[in-house]
Formats: sequence, structure tokens, C-alpha cells
Amino acid sequence: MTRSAELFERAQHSIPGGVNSPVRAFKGVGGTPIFIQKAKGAYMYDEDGQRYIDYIGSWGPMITGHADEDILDAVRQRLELGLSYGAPTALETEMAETLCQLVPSMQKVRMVNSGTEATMSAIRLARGYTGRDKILKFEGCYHGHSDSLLVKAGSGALTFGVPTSPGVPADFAQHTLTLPYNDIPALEACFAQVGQEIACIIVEPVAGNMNCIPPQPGYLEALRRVCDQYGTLLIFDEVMTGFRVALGGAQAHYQVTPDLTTLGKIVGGGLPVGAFGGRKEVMDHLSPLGPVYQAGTLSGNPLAMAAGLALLRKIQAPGFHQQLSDYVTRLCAGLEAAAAEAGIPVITQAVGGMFGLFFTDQPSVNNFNAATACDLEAFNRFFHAMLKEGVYLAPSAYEAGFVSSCHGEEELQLTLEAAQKAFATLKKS
Ligand SMILES: Cc1ncc(COP(=O)(O)O)c(C=O)c1O
Ligand SMILES: N[C@H](C=O)CCC(=O)O
Repeated sequence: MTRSAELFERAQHSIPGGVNSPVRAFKGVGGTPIFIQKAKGAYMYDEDGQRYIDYIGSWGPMITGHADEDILDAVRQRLELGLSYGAPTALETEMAETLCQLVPSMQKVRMVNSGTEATMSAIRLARGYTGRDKILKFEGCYHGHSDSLLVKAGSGALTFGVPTSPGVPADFAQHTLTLPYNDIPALEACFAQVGQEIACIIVEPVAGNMNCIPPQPGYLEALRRVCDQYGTLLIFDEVMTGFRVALGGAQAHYQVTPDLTTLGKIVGGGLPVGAFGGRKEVMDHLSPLGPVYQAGTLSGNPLAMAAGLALLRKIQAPGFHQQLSDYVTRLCAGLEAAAAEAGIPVITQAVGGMFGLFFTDQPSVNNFNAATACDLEAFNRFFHAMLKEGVYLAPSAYEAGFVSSCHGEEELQLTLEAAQKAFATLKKS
């Protein structure tokens, strides 16, 4: 028995499923999760001393690699000044100013502790501001685990086959409308019917929780158009895409401006942080200025602000995002070539520093139905073959992959060699 297997066995006695977030359990791909002891740069090391090239990066935040010395230093410096005060700090204003500067559609920002809190609060604000109850989301998009949003959700909810969670009252879920992603006629038909009742559209501007699905040309623009027509707020959930697909997020990459934006992951530099912000006029409806209540004991935590600010400073270096994107382009081309050599139908899709690999003979995958029609079994076998070769991909066919600025030539070559071997094993079986 490996040490990871021992630790997993022990964890299951005191933690439901042995994990604190479901996708970590490997239930989607089968087998035993590896338990991580430490990580540095592009690599993670498990409790059995195995090294892995990491393509998850703690699900996004580790965009400059693990245990980045600049971020560790920033946290160390704050540490001696106290862990939390429950009172305002200059750091929080510095963070808000930085976010407003990097993502100009955010004229005001409120910090929270996770992506879930960010989207939950943005939805409440949109409902409070418009006086409407209905919200619209898209099949396979995941926006965290608040009640309104666990309806036809992606990520672990999709991986484990319960996209609409028990525990969400039907009375509640009825206010969450869902449509297929990338479908403009369905969007227009829905708005023609109930547009006046919809408080907000919430969307992942690049879907990353049903693998990696970019918006079709004109799709984000269509969302903006119907929102303007019907007085509905447009929320870009950039918890994943923010600072990853471009410095200004997907809204900068695609040049479409939302009313509200939610952030998480990178904004905390690896500590638990989320944020939401947008038009001043809408944000001023929040308590204590306005009537929409939202609060948090640890919100704006000084250590988390210090870590996040250190990371946000680093990713502003010229060429930072181009480097990520170049790596992803070469990685995807190499993976497709290795698959083709083995005669296995595979395509990749990517935007900036995020990518996805699909086992399909279709030319592209544009929505939930197409994602779930891919060969899941083949992905699972590929995942385990890559793990054996020291490459750690997301343990689910419905998650995007992430790279960091520590992923370089050596990691690329090692990954592609591993992929050649992994595709060859799939060919044999
Ligand atoms: C797009 C998106 N929104 C929201 C969330 C929820 O964030 P968190 O897990 O920090 O609550 C996630 C990831 O989990 C996400 O990928
Ligand atoms: N897909 C999720 C976030 O992006 C994965 C993280 C989690 O839920 O544990």
C-alpha cells in the first residue's frame, strides 16, 4: 500500500469521501488520489516521494508556479503584524484600486473569501438592484456551490452525475433558468418570453468546468445585447479566467464589458479570496451604502491581500501572458500530434493559459452535450497513464488544465514524451 493510499483510507473515517472538495477524490477517473506533501515551481511531490508536472496549479491560482518566493516573502512580512483585525486596512484599498485598474469595468470592488461567495453575492446584488428573481445560467457552467447556482452545474457536480444538487429547494431552483452554452437562438427565444423578469445572466466567458470551451464568435456580444435590451445585468464569472486568459481577463480578451465581474483563485495568490465588482451605480446598492446585505468576518484578510497583491504585481510583467499562451499552444499541438501518431481521435481547445483535451472525432466541442458525448473511458485511461509518467492532469474529463510561468522547455518535452507513451498504451488496450 502506498502512503497516499494509507492516508486516503485514514481520511475517509473522518472526512466525507476523504476530501474537502469532491473532485480531489479521483471518483471520476477511478483509483486513489495522490496526497501532496509539497510543491515548488511547476512540480508537486506526493507523500510517496513521486514528482509530478502539475497542470492544475491548485485549480488556477498558482499562475507563477508553486511556492513563489515573492509571494511567500509578502506573506512573511505581513505575518508579524497580525493575522486578522476585523477592521479596515490600507491593503484592502490597495487591492481594490489594483483590481479597478486591471479590470476597468470594475469601478468598485468588494472582497470575499472564495469564488462561491463572490458569485452568490453578485447574484443577490443583481436581484436586489433589478427587483427581479429569475437568473439565467448555462448548462455545464459552474459558479461555486451556492443554492441558486447548483442547477445543471459543471465541475464535480457534473463529474459525479448530480448537476442539480439535492438540498436545493425546488422553489429556489425554479428561479434559475438554464440554457445551452453558445446557443444564440435559444438565448433570444428565452428573452423574448421572460426577458423582463430576468435579473442577470451569469456566464463563464470561457467555460472551464465542462473541460475548456471558448465562446463562439459573437456569443458574448449576444449576451451583452439581450441584457441591454431587457434591463438585465450581465455577470462575467471570471473566477477562473480572471488574470489567466489575459491580464484584464476574458472581458479584455474578447472586448465585451459586463456589468458585474466575479473573481477568485489568482486574486488571492493561493490564499482563500474572492472578489466581486462592477458599475459604481450597481455596487452602491450594497450595505452599508445600500439595502443589499453582504458581509464577512475574514473578508479582506491582510495575509490574503498581501499574497494576492504580490501575485498581481508579478503578472503585470511585459510578455507574461504571451509566455503562458505560447506554452499552451505548443503543448496542445504536441498532444494532438502524439494522439494522431497513435491513431487516437483527440482535439484540444485553449485560451491563454488554460486548455482542454477532448477524446472525440468532432472538429470542436461547444457545449455541455458535446462535452459529455466525448469518450470518458479513454480520458480516464489517459489520465492514469500520464500520472504514471509523472504528469498530473485534472482528475476529471470536465475540468480545464492550467499552466504557470514555471512551465518551460523541459516540462514541455517531458509532458509530450509522457503523452506519447500514454497514447501508445491506449492504442494497445
Ligand atoms: C468559474 C468558477 N466560478 C466559481 C467557482 C467557485 O470558486 P470557489 O471554489 O473558490 O468557491 C469556481 C471554482 O471552483 C469556478 O471555476
Ligand atoms: N472546477 C473547480 C474550480 O474551478 C475545481 C475546484 C474544486 O471545486 O475543488
